Amino acid sequence: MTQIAEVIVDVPTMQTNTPYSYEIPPALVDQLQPGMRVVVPFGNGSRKVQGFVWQVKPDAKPDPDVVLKTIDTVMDPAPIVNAELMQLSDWLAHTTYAFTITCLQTMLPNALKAKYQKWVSPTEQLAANIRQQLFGDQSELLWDDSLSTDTVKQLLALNRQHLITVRYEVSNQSKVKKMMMIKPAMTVSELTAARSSLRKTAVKQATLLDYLIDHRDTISQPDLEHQLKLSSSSLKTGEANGWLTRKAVEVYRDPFQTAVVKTKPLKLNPDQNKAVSAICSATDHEQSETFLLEGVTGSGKTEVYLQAMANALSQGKQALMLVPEISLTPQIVGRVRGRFGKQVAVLHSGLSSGERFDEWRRIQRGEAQVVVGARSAVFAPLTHLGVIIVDEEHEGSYKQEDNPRYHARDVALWRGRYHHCPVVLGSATPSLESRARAEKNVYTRLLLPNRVNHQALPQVTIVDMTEELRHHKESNFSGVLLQALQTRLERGEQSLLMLNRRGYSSFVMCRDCGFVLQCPNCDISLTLHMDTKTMKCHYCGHEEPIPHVCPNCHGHHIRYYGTGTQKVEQELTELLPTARVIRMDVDTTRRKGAHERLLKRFGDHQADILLGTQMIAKGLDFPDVTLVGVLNADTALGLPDFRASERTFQLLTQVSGRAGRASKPGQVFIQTYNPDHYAIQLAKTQNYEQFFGREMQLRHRGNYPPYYFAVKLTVSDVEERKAAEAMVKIVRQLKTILSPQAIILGPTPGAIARVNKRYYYQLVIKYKRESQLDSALFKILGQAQKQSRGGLQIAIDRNPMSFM
Ligand SMILES: Nc1ncnc2c1ncn2[C@@H]1O[C@H](COP(=O)(O)OP(=O)(O)OP(=O)(O)O)[C@@H](O)[C@H]1O
Ligand SMILES: [Zn+2]
Ligand SMILES: [Zn+2]
Repeated sequence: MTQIAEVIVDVPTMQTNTPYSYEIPPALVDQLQPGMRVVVPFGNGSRKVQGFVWQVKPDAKPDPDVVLKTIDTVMDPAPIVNAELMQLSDWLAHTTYAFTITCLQTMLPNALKAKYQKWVSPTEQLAANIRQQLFGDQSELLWDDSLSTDTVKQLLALNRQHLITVRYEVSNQSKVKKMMMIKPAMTVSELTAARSSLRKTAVKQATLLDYLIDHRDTISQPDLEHQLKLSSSSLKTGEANGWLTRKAVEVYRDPFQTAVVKTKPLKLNPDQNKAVSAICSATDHEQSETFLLEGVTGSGKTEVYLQAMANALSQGKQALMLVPEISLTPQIVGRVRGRFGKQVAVLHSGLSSGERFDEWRRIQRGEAQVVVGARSAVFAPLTHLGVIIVDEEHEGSYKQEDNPRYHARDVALWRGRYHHCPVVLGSATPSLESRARAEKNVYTRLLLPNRVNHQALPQVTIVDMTEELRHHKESNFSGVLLQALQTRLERGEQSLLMLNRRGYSSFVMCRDCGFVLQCPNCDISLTLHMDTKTMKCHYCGHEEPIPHVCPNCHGHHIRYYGTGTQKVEQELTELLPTARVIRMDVDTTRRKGAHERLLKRFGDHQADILLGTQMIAKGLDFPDVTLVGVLNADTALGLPDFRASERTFQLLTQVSGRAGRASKPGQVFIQTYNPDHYAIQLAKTQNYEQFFGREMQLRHRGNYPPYYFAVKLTVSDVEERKAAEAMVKIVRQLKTILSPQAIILGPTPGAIARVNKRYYYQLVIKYKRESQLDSALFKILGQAQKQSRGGLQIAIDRNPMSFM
């Protein structure tokens, strides 16, 4: 009887969703379980790849004509992907047109992703001098980035002549952090005896013995070294003399840089109470109900989340809370930790790979009952979920833009069904999709119509900038906004200023000939970065010095265009010299923890004005902020995107909501060149319901989501002709299976036709019901795989965030 394992293998160029069968070697019989990683041979030759055991067949009757390969080794003592997540990966692969292996890897922390090492060794036939030159005395050579191009060239040639052999090795990246712990190994009297027999000059040893006599507890080696100012050699001597023992213990890296204050549940107001009861009841009755918690800014949604989570914990269950790009909202994390303390694990991109791995292991071992994190935290291996929260559910960052192109909200809903627990989607400005589902009673709507403090929503003034320009000189600040800032300075209150950077960037133009510096690899202009004094491409990373002479006409009238945050900051300090300003943008928050430090400084009143990009629009809760200014409301409105109005409305409502959250009333100024646009007008009253009604009409008229589903298909190639041809073929293929109700937009060149030397063509299909679409798209994907060696790439995006 043979045991067979079905394995999902990790072979990037030949992906398939079908597992391969492998024979289980005698040593591993009855040991392997689904969800363990294994190393298996693949293809001809000595290639070794990583795979996930998908299924174990204990008494398979293999086809006698097929010779099965045998599993090499197992990489994990226990499954690292549990049954739920295996099932989820299968569902993800099918709904996002991705490969199961990609889905499995997306769920795991980076530290667990396979890394392959290539080793070369000489054959008997290799000439001795070349062998000496390449390998020296070593029998193998690691083939990695450190080799010179010449060496690589030489190795490739030798490989073609079969003079060397290449071996692939799978290396495990996960590093468990260990720390040496020190403990006295003798009684006090023994140590005292040792102390008295020391030579006078042995000062360090005396210090160590004195410590061991007084302290009988375990202490970490770094702490002890620091405390006694000793080196590790002194401690080793102590160990050799039998005074102490040293033992390496596994420790977790602590990702938290600051301590938090413990908080108690607040007394809920009636609306909050109603919401909490509804969610708790679903948790208690194990119902997989979806709630849309629609609460105006400052209405206390977070407190609702916290109490619903506490209820799940009290039942021995766990809670998962998703927040958009968590590094951007340290305040929220602080609140969750303040309530639940050490039970909280945090997962986000700001953590080092080691920290992330440790947090993940704490969750997997059942040591953390609450998980807070950004998009990918939705895959946290919690096993007894009692409630799932998706905060700011309308946020675009929940959608992953690479394979697998999943939306964390959809994954959350899947897990809610699996665990029979409620999912709470919270927002002041829900996505149209979610709000429409609530309208149809697919989701249960919970309302928090008022601010907690019974303050009115802040008073919003729309400032027409074309009018401003007519009366004043060109400036980023209108007269009324400047006056309001001045008043805040006098009163000792704080202000937020937001510069909307979407759809626009700072660039360099020649005033004589109009030349704009372009990226050599992409069809896009380079962006000016003052901090590094360079021009950068935001798509491919290309970087070059700022030109002082026009590369086209050699003129000297180069001008910087666009109002970057740095330029605004400069103008601000000229206009209000006494104001203390903190600038928050990609440049000032690049360093780890910088975000948190800047916000803390602002919270501690070390500044009067927080000037920033979109990253200051959400989630901030500072009681002394009474003024919010939006410098340019409409940069995103001009984008040819069906979500442009929705995004603008959401952003303006969110940022307005930062003002007047405590006892003092708030005031907002929105500067715009489109004062009559409905998204701006409705943001003035922050009337979400009215915006929803209006926008739904437009979506209905234009056959846009949520009335239609959409799939975006993108094809790219280094040769423009090939990309275009492939697209034409795909369109022809799709037309044969689509019903007349389906609408095809395109194909068109991508919004940026060329990125990183590749040409893009895209196509959007809008549809209501197309039974054959999925299988047709999978077929297209499969065909593209076969052509991928030629350079063709294809991406399929279901429910794309934009059509651009
Ligand atoms: N029941 C309550 N009693 C007293 N204070 C409360 C209560 N609920 C919430 N708060 C306080 O009100 C403030 C606003 O609440 P919170 O930040 O949760 O609002 P929110 O709805 O999440 O807002 P936003 O969507 O604008 O981020 C917080 O400082 C919070 O501590
Ligand atoms: Zn580029
Ligand atoms: Zn010029």
